Amino acid sequence: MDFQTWRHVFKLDPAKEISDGHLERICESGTDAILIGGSDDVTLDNVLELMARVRRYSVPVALEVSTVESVTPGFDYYFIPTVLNSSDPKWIKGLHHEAIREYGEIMDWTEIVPEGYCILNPDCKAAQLTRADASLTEEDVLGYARMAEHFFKLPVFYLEYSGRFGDLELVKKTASVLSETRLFYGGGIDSAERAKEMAALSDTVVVGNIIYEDLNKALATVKAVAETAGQSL
Ligand SMILES: CC(C)=CCC/C(C)=C/CC/C(C)=C/CC/C(C)=C/CC/C(C)=C/CC/C(C)=C/CC/C(C)=C/COP(=O)(O)OP(=O)(O)O
Ligand SMILES: O=P(O)(O)OC[C@@H](O)CO
Ligand SMILES: [Mg+2]
Repeated sequence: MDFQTWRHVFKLDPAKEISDGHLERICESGTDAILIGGSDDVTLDNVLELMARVRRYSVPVALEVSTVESVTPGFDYYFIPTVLNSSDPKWIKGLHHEAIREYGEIMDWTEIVPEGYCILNPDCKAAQLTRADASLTEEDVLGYARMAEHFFKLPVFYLEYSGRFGDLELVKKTASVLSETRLFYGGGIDSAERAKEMAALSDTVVVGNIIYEDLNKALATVKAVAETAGQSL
């Protein structure tokens, strides 16, 4: 159940419809975990509804928090993004401070997984929402990765290309500067082949949008990742 062993994760968006049949196939696919999260229209109601539906299965389920209002008990983990390349401190530590002021006393810190996001697709919703500076050089990205591991001691560094397939060479170089911090890769994985390519370079691959576009292609990524050795395993 430990998130440090996860190699493949499906990200389900609470703002999107998914049938019971499709959800069953996703949850029973052999993926290591379900991450519930999205960048807009995430509400307490749609998070609760999706969590209850996913809880019918034994797969671990985590909430990736994007609004304080949608935080609810019942998840195995709470993944908390901090967008390292945001130009607005609200998305780096502002909302986090507000939430911890409010919930700090009752929080079970063993369930909290801070994620250092580096958003590299300037057109994705998360980049626009957080005013991320996505025009980064390789040195910039490696600097954020090292900062995540050695300065902030974050357990996860997340290279986020949401909606677009990323730069393999950059992912490889990023992996090479991380040892304790896990490298999550997400964005544009829409085939077994792409899943294999990124799984070979990162610790954990996150598959999102293709679930809603072509379920069979999404499911094929699970086996592809299971067959691929990771960079640090
Ligand atoms: C009561 C109880 C159970 C308490 C538990 C304690 C707890 C967990 C408290 C919360 C503590 C805390 C520190 C909360 C943080 C609050 C917060 C709102 C932080 C900001 C997070 C953030 C930076 C959000 C920005 C958006 C973002 C990066 C989202 C990540 C997910 C993502 C990129 C999804 C992709 O979105 P999608 O909609 O799919 O986009 P596409 O259209 O591109 O596909
Ligand atoms: O939706 P896709 O492009 O698969 O990206 C997955 C995830 O990184 C989104 O936060
Ligand atoms: Mg999405």
